[in-house]
Amino acid sequence: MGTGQVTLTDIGVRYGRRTALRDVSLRLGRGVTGLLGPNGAGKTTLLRVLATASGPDTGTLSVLGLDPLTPAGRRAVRRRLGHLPQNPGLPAHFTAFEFVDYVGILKEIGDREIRRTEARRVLEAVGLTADRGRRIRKLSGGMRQRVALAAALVGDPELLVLDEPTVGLDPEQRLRFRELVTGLGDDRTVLLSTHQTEDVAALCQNVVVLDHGTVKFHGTPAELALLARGRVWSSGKRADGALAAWRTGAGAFRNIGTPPTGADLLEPTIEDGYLLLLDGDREGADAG
Ligand SMILES: Nc1ncnc2c1ncn2[C@@H]1O[C@H](COP(=O)(O)OP(=O)(O)OP(=O)(O)O)[C@@H](O)[C@H]1O
Repeated sequence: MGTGQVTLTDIGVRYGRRTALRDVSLRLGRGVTGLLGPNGAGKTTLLRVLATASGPDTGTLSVLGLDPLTPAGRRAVRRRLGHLPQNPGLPAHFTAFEFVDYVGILKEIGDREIRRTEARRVLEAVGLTADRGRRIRKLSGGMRQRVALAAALVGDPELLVLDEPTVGLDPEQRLRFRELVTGLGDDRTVLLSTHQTEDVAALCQNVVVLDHGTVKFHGTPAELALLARGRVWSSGKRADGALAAWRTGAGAFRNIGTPPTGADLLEPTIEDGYLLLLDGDREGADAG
């Protein structure tokens, strides 16, 4: 098994009678993988299982060659893992620096100077050097998100599990985040969930689409876009029968679905492939 590898086999998670994940099997290696899916698809649940924040009801997993379902394996995974949860719940009265330094203590960086140097490094990486002495309660939502991201980076973990890391970031910070993650992905395993297909196009070598707790797609972003080849076209007005259509800035309509003969076909994007993947399923479900 290659380093940085994460393998999930037939993972199932239920909340009472609700099934959040059903027989999810995935194998991830080094690099950046994007996790897409509609609200309620199971993305956070999957990330929490990988980050050892909750255990699955069924199935097995191997994270960096360890079994997080055993207490010893779980502890070992946590030493090598960075997790940005969906709602980090940061302590409002800490400064950004104090909080990240505290995370260093939790990550067992015993030497005070090494820990402080690490805190400065991760705060610099997320562009918070100038604000490191401000209390978290006085920071903007995007800045708090960056504090939580800095906390996930403490100790330079081999595996990063990031739940919607770009939520609340302004355009400049989103670009900075892409630079940061691009550098990380070279020799680490990064799994990030997002609703932004542009982030996947810009950052990810692989993409997984979850829907209703199951894996609908696992491949490269280019392969996801190719699912919509021949099914995206331009027209002067909204095409009858298009699954989705919108007027672009240039004034023409971009239609997705089954094009009429002789349609002016457009190059598909990841978003087109994603929409067709999920809409195709719903059409099938409606028919069935
Ligand atoms: N603590 C919980 N108790 C009961 N049901 C839950 C709980 N957490 C999640 N669920 C349900 O499990 C399913 C998957 O939720 P999850 O949060 O993993 O989805 P998600 O893909 O991350 O959604 P979003 O994009 O909205 O963040 C949903 O149907 C949700 O309602």
